[in-house]
Amino acid sequence: MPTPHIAAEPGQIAELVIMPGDPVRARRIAQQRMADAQLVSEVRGIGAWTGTVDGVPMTVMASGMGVPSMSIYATELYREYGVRRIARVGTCGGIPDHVSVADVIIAVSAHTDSGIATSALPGVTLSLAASFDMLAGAVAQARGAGRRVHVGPVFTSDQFYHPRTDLIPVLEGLGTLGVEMEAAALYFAAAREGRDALACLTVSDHLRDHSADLTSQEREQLYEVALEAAIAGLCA
Ligand SMILES: O=P(O)(O)O[C@H]1O[C@H](CO)[C@@H](O)[C@H]1O
Ligand SMILES: O=c1cc[nH]c(=O)[nH]1
Repeated sequence: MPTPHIAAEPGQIAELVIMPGDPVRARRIAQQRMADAQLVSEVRGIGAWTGTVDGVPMTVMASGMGVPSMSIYATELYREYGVRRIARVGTCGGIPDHVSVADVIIAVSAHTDSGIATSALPGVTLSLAASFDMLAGAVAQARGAGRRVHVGPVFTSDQFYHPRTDLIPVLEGLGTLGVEMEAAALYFAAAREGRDALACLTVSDHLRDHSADLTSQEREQLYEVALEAAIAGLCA
């Protein structure tokens, strides 16, 4: 049955979902990487297209920005549409020097300042982690194709313009590779619903040196390495 946020009928969403944050990126992926893509929902301007990728049925749909938006879409997809796996194809800010703009980070886990890590079980901070099979499939595809990918934790921030600039050096010291705004919400929804999730992120800017940051148009278009890793993770 359609939800408050997704108008697709039952059966119109595939079990495997590619999920960028940006609705423009979602449309481009549907147009360029899917065969027979059909628009199945457009509530709030969030298009969802279902078709096939290399013969495998998939849906591509944006999450919007931030934990609340990702939480709504991921929960409804897993719970109401029987989605089995969601792969986020996002962008992030790079943190350590060895991560460069246009590199890809495959997020093993997501630290977060969002309440989702602590509110489900008071007194316990949850580990929000990718699904192993998806992670292994994505990393194997990317490395097998000779792609430069980093594999490790990211920070899912509730704020793009974070006032706590002291957080980043501490997170870097803990091995955190990038900052973005949805992976932890996706990993939490997958854990709660007993399904699978992964985030593959293109580095769109570097927190220490903004001289090579991508433009907004480049952020819409530079996703091929992350997308192919995500597709391999969905199919693993
Ligand atoms: O490019 P997307 O996938 O939206 O990801 C990143 O970009 C947005 C902020 O500019 C946040 O959603 C952040 O997670
Ligand atoms: O959330 C994000 C996304 C890209 N770059 C950042 O610095 N933060």
